[in-house]
Amino acid sequence: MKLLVIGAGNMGLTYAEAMSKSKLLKKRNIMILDSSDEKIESLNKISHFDVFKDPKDCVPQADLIFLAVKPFHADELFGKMAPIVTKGQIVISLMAGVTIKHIQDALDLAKVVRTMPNLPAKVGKGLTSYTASEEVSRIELLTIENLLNTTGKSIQVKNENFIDASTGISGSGPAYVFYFMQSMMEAALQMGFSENVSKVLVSQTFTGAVDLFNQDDISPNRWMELVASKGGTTRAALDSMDDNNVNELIKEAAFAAFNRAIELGKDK
Ligand SMILES: NC(=O)C1=CN([C@@H]2O[C@H](COP(=O)(O)OP(=O)(O)OC[C@H]3O[C@@H](n4cnc5c(N)ncnc54)[C@H](OP(=O)(O)O)[C@@H]3O)[C@@H](O)[C@H]2O)C=CC1
Ligand SMILES: O=C(O)[C@@H]1CCC=N1
Repeated sequence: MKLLVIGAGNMGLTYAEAMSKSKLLKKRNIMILDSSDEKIESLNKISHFDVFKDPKDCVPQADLIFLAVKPFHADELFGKMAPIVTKGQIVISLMAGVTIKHIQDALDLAKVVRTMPNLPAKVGKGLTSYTASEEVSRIELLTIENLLNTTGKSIQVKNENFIDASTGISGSGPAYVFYFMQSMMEAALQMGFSENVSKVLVSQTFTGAVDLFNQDDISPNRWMELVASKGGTTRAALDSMDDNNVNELIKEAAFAAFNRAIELGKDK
């Protein structure tokens, strides 16, 4: 099985690196295509992948084609791919918004898997949601799921609406967590801690809270109660968040990402 990743950016390289460790693939069976000379030059120096600039040199050889370019580059890319793809090839899109139907129409191909990955894939803790066109067989989907799992966990969702929804939760979600971390870092610095100590305070707090959340079947609300003593410090903080409607604002933000994913798909 030969695999091609198009777009050697954040996501493309992360997935290529992770999938290269899969038992399903032999060495040198991952090709990478990118349009930037700079990236190709540096990848040729440091990576063990076969790197290409011209789609004609790699697209026809691939069984699975991962699309990891930005959504606004999709149509330009499809224009180059359409004349050289063949019916049996499976396209796996990592792009936000771009719909299965749009990819099928643009490439005149039936087998398309649409995914929504997230950045923690870089450290093997990613979450990829995916759904596929009915032409992708169960066996093919199992192979793809195995490859996606090299970056962390994957979940199959019912339809593309849930891909857009998971974009609002897990796809964009790491940025919400970083937002929260940034605010806590700023507060720690204002309280007089050094940058290094602030980072340890914030990092260990997040790691510990996530580990607790994963350990037991206890809701975040219940965990909040376990931290907050009556009339104590945590209650003061949580009341301040409630007074400022932070809960609603976070949900609103998640829906903004969900809606933006739908919007991106409207012309795609
Ligand atoms: N970053 C994230 O956390 C997440 C990203 N995604 C999705 O992943 C996709 C990739 O995002 P990300 O990795 O951040 O983007 P990057 O910009 O880091 O990477 C995209 C790469 O594709 C290259 N490229 C552009 N056009 C072409 C082309 N026609 N042929 C070959 N290569 C091309 C770009 O080159 P150049 O720089 O020269 O344009 C760049 O190297 C997006 O569609 C995004 O929606 C999904 C979930 C999370
Ligand atoms: O911001 C974006 O559009 C992409 C999709 C999810 C995360 N990053």
